[in-house]
Amino acid sequence: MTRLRGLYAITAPELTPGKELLTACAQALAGGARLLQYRDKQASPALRLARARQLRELTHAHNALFLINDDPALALACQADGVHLGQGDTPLSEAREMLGAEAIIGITCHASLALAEQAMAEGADYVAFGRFFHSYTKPGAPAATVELLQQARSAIALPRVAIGGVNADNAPALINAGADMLAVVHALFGAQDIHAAARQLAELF
Ligand SMILES: Cc1ncc(COP(=O)(O)OP(=O)(O)O)c(N)n1
Ligand SMILES: Cc1ncsc1CCOP(=O)(O)O
Ligand SMILES: [Mg+2]
Repeated sequence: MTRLRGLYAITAPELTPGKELLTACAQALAGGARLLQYRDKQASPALRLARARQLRELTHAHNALFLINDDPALALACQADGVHLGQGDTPLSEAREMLGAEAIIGITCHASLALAEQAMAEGADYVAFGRFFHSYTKPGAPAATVELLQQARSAIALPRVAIGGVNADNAPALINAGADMLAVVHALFGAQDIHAAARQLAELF
């Protein structure tokens, strides 16, 4: 079974305040998330390192992949499996040099096949398109269409992530259009029952 497939949970510490972050992530992983990304735009560097180390242990216990958003140095420090980079983040080549050939590096491509082709040529391990729907987490992210995902299926020979407003109702259309992973924040960590929400999304794969 390929490693880069399934539910990709992305943290939102503001939705799970204080020490509940670890519990919330444990519920998402127990519900079937195969990848977890630590995304935290607010905590101090020291708190981010402490949280990343805890989440690293937790993902090991669930045999899930662990990626860090934005920050290859933090990924290195906590021995994450990789990093997710946006177009304005550290260049892929620099992150690859820091983390090595085995690291998983994912790249945001918004709604652009050209960006995905570039990421592929530069050695990315997956590409991410979106946002596909209204996103509570990042409402201003550039919009992508399901048709783009269908085009990417034949044009981009890398695992493809769909992100942005993904929930259990709209997820099947994204999987049918060629999404290998569904990256979810609000429909997961904003749910009353995180475990049930994760299971519902994970069972679609
Ligand atoms: C899986 C995945 N896809 C896209 C993003 C967005 O990354 P980026 O464009 O760098 O935006 P921020 O997340 O940093 O606000 C992501 N984090 N993960
Ligand atoms: C980080 C990011 N990039 C594009 S949309 C998005 C947020 C996804 O969160 P949600 O699942 O709550 O829409
Ligand atoms: Mg980023």
